[in-house]
Amino acid sequence: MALLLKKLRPVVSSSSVHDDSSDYSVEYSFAEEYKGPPLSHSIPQVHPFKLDQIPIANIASFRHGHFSVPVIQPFSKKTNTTLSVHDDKQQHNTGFHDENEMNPISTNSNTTESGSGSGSGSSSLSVSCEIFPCREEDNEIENNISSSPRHENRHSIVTFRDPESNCAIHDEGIVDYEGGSGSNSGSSTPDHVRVKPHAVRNGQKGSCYRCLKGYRLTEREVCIVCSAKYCRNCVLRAMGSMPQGRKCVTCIGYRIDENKRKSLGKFSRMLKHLLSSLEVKQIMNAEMVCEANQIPPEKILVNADPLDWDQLMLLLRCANPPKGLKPGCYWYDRTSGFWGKEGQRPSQIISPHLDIGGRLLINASGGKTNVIVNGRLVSKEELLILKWAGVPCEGNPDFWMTADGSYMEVGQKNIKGRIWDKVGTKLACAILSLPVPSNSATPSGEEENTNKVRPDNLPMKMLYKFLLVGSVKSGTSTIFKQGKLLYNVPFSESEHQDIKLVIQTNLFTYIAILLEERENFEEESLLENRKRQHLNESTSSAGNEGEIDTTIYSISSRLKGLSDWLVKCMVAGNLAAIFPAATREYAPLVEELWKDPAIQATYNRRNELKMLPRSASYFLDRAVEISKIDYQPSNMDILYAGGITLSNSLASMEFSFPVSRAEDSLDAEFKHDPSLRYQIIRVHPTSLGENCKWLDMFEDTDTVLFSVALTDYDEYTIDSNGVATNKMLAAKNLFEKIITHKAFNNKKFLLILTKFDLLEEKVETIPLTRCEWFSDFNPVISHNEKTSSSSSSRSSIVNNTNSPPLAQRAFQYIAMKFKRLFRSVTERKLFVSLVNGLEPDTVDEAVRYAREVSVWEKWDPSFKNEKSEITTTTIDPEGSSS
Ligand SMILES: Nc1nc2c(ncn2[C@@H]2O[C@H](COP(=O)(O)OP(=O)(O)OP(=O)(O)O)[C@@H](O)[C@H]2O)c(=O)[nH]1
Ligand SMILES: [Mg+2]
Repeated sequence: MALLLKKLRPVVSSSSVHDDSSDYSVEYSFAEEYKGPPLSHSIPQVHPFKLDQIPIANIASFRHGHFSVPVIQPFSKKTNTTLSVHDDKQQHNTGFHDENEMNPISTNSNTTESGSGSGSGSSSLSVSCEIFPCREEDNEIENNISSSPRHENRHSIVTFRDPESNCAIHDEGIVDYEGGSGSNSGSSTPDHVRVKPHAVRNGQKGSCYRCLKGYRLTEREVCIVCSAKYCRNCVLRAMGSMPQGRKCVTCIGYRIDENKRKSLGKFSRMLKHLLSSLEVKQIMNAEMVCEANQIPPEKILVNADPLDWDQLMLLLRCANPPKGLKPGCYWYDRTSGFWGKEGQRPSQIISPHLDIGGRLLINASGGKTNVIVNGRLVSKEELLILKWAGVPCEGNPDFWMTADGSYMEVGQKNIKGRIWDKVGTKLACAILSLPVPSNSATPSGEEENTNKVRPDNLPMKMLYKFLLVGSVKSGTSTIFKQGKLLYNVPFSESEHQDIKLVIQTNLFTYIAILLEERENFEEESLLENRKRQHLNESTSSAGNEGEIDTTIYSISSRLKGLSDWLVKCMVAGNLAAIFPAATREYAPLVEELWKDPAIQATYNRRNELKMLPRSASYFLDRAVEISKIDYQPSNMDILYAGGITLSNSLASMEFSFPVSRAEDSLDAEFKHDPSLRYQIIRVHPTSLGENCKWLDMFEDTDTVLFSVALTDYDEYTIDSNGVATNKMLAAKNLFEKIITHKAFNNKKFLLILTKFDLLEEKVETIPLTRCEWFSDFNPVISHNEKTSSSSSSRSSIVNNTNSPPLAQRAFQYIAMKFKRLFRSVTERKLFVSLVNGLEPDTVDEAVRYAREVSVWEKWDPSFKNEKSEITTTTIDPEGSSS
């Protein structure tokens, strides 16, 4: 296993520093000797800890295409076709014997739907079948099944045998779904919807419930009622034409196992192979909308009143029904349409004015604020939004708010405003996980298509939230934009316009920086000239006046006028106000200036120009093109442009990871769930307020992505008091504030170290010790390190020794410094990842790593204490060799 881990670990994040329980080592996952593109692009993204749980033999078997299956006759043809399956010796007839098999309702269902019994609530145990098709899990409830079919934990009165299958079916008639009272659920439930216990299999663990063949890794389809699992050969015979979705013929008309509700409508690979896409679609639609598969209405309490069947239908069939509705207690504000779980803040805005449930209670959502909206005390997150939207919340205000967000004080007639009118309210809601009105909601609250069940009434996807924050110019907006391009999240029209404006304005910022520096260089050169002349005069009488007054940094008087004006604007800080209105007019001048030998001479000293980004020449080369009205920034332009918006405040994007081809060969259980959604909220440090007081707004973040530019160690920033602070120390201060903030004391942290490509150049000439925090960096090569070759980054530096290049050692050292800082305030681990340049795929590893980090505990709670087994390069805390 150790070997396996060694091989797999880099797959997860080929450029990530893994945590270690020791303060004295920094582990990283560059593959040894690796010099190619990021590993994660050539090797499947496999979760190491999930693989860790699979017996090695199993890994080998699915690697060798264990699941390959023979072609099976399409469903619609209904022909009697005998197909042989490679590993079976007995009969393998996958066709249908007669027409009755295709018409389950007319035959089998009637013969098995009688009898009565009492349930004892095994539904909570039926956890093994969430993924279709599935494998047995180790803790499956059937793990003590003997060879004869039997029914666990239930006392059945009548036992039927499904004529087509070998599993015993125990009909229990109409019982309380969760095994509670055992009584009829009342007049509200359609009386033909009944409950059925889990089927019990006769065969060995993992075998098909019908033919008893197969084992743990056999691909199977699961009945959503009784959890019987059928192999590829038996599934169509056992389930027939599936008029209510994936149910055994004998389970038609029965309620589904509530644990499988989130799988409704999600078809499996097996069905996809066996049936045409139209058939699969029809079956999945039937599965979602048929009456028998709906939630038992009495299991849904709205404002403390259980629903009846008609109310449930009203709720599900309204224009904006609650998403992913499950049995439970909810509150509902009829006036505004706000909807949430009892005691919790609102989760959705559904259609208003539905005649369902009881009276809304004042403490329905557990709000502990002083503000009442429609008779309910709002939560503190809602209060933040109200304040954001400009609603006066002082004292103990009592508001009425309608579905379109219009509000007025109780007892008054005048509408004071509409909360959704304020720009940014919806984004702020997204950040605080509060709902926003659905686009399909009609402002008047009128219902549309009331007779139509919405096909998207599917469970809400799970959302993981990343908060992306970092010190100034640490690369957060670049990461954000890289993420957008990488995961195909389109830029909105206004983002496009903002970025275009940023690019056009930046042109002038860059030229202004160059002009200012040109002036400095010119003065410097003139001074030298004068010194030289003075020297010459004292040694000889010969002199040349002309040479004294001009240098390579001098420009013509015509350009000088523009130059002075631009520099003045920049110093006054109002460049953004003047441009881009003047962009087109001045673009040719900018171009002329850029081509001027004096500016080029200045640019040649770009290493001394701290304020000038590397991307400046990329844009200045195309000044005229960029300044045109119809200029459309390309993806690279978008990436190279610093910033996202001019206001530089908040930005948010939501995405799913694309299903990677490399994962195709893996069984569903081991793939990342493509239905999981992720949100990156990027916030600029200056928007966090004094002492990061606005961090509270982000308390439902799952993982904090903290970005630090590796090149910051010798750079300075001027704070609000005019004091120059080393940028690395500023990053350290911000990091400390965030990790010690009360809203984040149980969060996962991923440190993203950016600009590694620039560090490679810089660290060769400017020592890391420039930053006082790094004064103990002493890159002496240890004996151990000499023997471990670890040059694996995409570094262009050729390393003559076997030790890692200096930049890599600096990166590890910086990572370690942050890890130690983190460790000094918390027991938790700080994960570290590296970003190496502007290409979108350079951030892919970091974001995928963030995904791994965010779900790790889900897979393996013991991970916290696990020690990484990857080859490491160790640097001791003093920076000397170990
Ligand atoms: N070469 C290189 N440049 C980078 C990298 N990451 C960011 N940059 C550049 O660094 C500059 C600052 O990056 P941004 O993404 O704007 O940083 P930020 O944290 O959003 O900055 P502010 O919002 O202005 O504080 C931009 O010019 C980027 O193009 C990187 O990994 N390599
Ligand atoms: Mg930043």
